[in-house]
Amino acid sequence: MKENVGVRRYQIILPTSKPKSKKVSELPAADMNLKPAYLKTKPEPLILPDDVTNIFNHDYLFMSLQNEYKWLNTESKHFLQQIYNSIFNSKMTVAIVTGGAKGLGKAFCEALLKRSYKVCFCDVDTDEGENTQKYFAKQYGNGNVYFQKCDVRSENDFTVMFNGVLQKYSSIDLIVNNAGIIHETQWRKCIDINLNGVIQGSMLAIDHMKQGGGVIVNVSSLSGVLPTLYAPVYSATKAAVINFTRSWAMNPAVNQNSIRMVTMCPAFADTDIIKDTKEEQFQGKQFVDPFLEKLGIMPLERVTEGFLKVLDDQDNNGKSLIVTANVMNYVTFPDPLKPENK
Ligand SMILES: NC(=O)c1ccc[n+]([C@@H]2O[C@H](COP(=O)([O-])OP(=O)(O)OC[C@H]3O[C@@H](n4cnc5c(N)ncnc54)[C@H](O)[C@@H]3O)[C@@H](O)[C@H]2O)c1
Ligand SMILES: CCCCC/C=C\C=C\[C@H](O)C/C=C\C/C=C\CCCC(=O)O
Repeated sequence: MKENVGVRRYQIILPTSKPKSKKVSELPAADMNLKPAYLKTKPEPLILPDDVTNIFNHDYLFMSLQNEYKWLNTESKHFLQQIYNSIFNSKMTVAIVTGGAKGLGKAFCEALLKRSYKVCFCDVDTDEGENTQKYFAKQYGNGNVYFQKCDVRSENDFTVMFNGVLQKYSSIDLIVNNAGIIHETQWRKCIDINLNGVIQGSMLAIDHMKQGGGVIVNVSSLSGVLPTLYAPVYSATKAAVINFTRSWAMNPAVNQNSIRMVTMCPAFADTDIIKDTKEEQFQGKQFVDPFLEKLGIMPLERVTEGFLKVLDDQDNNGKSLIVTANVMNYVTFPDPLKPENK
């Protein structure tokens, strides 16, 4: 999004006192339930930043707006948000995506850039990272995105990256812990990247977000929910990511500080992990094929759809979103200690 050249936002004068209002109770009751026929989505609560709410701090106007807003579809809400951002240029939204040079990470970066986020993406693969940076810079502007070499196994790399982002963009509002591999023979490496990398990224993010909130998206897999006979270690790392996320989500450091932590659990998606994974990296090709056949291979757009859902749903702290070609739902885990589950 273009800078508001010539507009000095601190000069915008907002109303300080509430205008004389018409009482809401004077509205005809039927008006309050009007549903414009052209809008089809389910109502969602109106969540606008405080300063927007203050601008519309006139009962009648606010209630009418609220009534209309809840029927807007997601894209219209984003559009409204973008208009708001461009007028008030209030605060840039800053994201880190790990393993963003290609595959799902790259698709997530692109979705964020389309929503005017500032994005830092990291990877161990510098060639791929630099190529992707060139593409992003051309499409979305050099100042809006940069590549940082970072191996998610390295605490030092991670810290350097966080400090760099804070120096450049002043905040971190979202981290997508996406980097991952499948490797059943080099299984320590698999655990180190898929689990320790997610833990490292999440904990640095929580520490930073405690001051102002934020969102942490941890990329697990359907393999984290279902046993996966051809990849027990991979499956274990992905299951661990789910419970790591669920556990932190219950902690007041997260849920009382406006932080949301969510896991994504996609089935097979069309990336190099499917194309390049060699047979020695998993336990038996004959076991993979039936699952590939059963689930198919999703286009990246389907997983991006899930990613945007995770960002937009406000009440998903601790939840895990399953994404397959046919299913896009949060999974619920039964509590075995509840009498009805015994
Ligand atoms: N594609 C699928 O079928 C699928 C399904 C479910 C979950 N996932 C998960 O999605 C995530 C992304 O996978 P993908 O399919 O895009 O794979 P991919 O191989 O296309 O991309 C993974 C990226 O992570 C980077 N990476 C690997 N090790 C790293 C490290 N130590 N530090 C930083 N970056 C590193 C790679 O260089 C690569 O750019 C993974 O966590 C994967 O387990 C993938
Ligand atoms: C051709 C080789 C591919 C090897 C697989 C590589 C990576 C896959 C990563 C995904 O995270 C796996 C995603 C989904 C599979 C999940 C569960 C399988 C069990 C499904 C079932 O029981 O129905």
